[in-house]
Amino acid sequence: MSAIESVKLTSEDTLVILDQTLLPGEIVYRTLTTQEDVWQAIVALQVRGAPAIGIAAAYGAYVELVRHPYVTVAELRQTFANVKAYLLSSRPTAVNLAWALERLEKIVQQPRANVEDVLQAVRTEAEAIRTEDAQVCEVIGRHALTLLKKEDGILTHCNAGGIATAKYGTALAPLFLGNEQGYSFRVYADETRPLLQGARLTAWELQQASIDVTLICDNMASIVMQQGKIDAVLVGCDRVAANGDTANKIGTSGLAILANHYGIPFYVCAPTSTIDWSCQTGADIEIEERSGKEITDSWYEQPMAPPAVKTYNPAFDVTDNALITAIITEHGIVRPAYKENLAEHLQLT
Ligand SMILES: CSC[C@@H](O)[C@@H](O)C(=O)COP(=O)(O)O
Repeated sequence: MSAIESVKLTSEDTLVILDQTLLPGEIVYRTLTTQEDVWQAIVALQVRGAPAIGIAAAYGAYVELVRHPYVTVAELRQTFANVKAYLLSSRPTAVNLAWALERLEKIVQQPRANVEDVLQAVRTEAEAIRTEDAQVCEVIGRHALTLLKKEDGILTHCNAGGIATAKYGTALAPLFLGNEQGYSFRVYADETRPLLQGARLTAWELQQASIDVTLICDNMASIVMQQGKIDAVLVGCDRVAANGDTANKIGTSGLAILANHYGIPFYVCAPTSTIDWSCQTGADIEIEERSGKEITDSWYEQPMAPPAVKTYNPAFDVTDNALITAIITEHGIVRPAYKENLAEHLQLT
């Protein structure tokens, strides 16, 4: 798989991100030094994918915290509260954002002798979030690989690859790991309108890893399934409710309905950091709505739609748990009934 890192913290306490909006044409890294820089990069999808957003937010909070002078730990805690609220407002659906900032908040609240000790502990925690994510993704990949056969045709949507995480990705992790073990998957990548994460990022990442990838438009998913080209659908997720309902990139629920129709297994790869126990069902998950310009103005020089046409641009949809064959976490493979089995899987009951 590509050795490219999507998010890293430098020794000068700045955040460096790979600008994913310029891929696959250009590999450009951007240095972010303030919370405003980080907020803007997340909103613009320069850094994207639920786990990578969480890592960027954790590093971003640290980068902002170290910029300020503090006399007391209480002052630092107040600054952290402001930074947390601000970064949380960048994107609403990926729960990893809140999850990462809440991990830092616990560290900030712990009793420590002085400001320097708190800052050092925050840095260590932010680094741990990134290191753990790489480990978690690799384990998800190993579990998911047990569900696949050597020459399977796989359909995937959006980008749940290495650059959407610290390393390996979630839905693409079994493909990278299988490839290293001599599997010869045939992967179909949905282009993923309107922002083309499938075409620009997934097709690129798989090509870099020499995995057989075929790019299709989103509306071609039915025909490739009907023609018997697909043995499994693998997707990532931005938030999983306690009952297994799953929010992922817009178009995912349609794929799940198609997969169900054609009797094809539909797998969700979900680090436990994307499970949100406070959402009982998918109806509790906030769905980000983005500018209609992404639909009307993104890709061609000439207008893609008539002027002032009304648009509706939800960035995610929720797949009903009844359509999900299994959810794969770093702890293993969970099958329905998700309400009971997810909690038991994570030993919460
Ligand atoms: C491992 S990434 C999982 C999800 O975050 C991914 O599938 C997805 O939908 C990303 O959406 P994006 O809007 O590009 O951040």
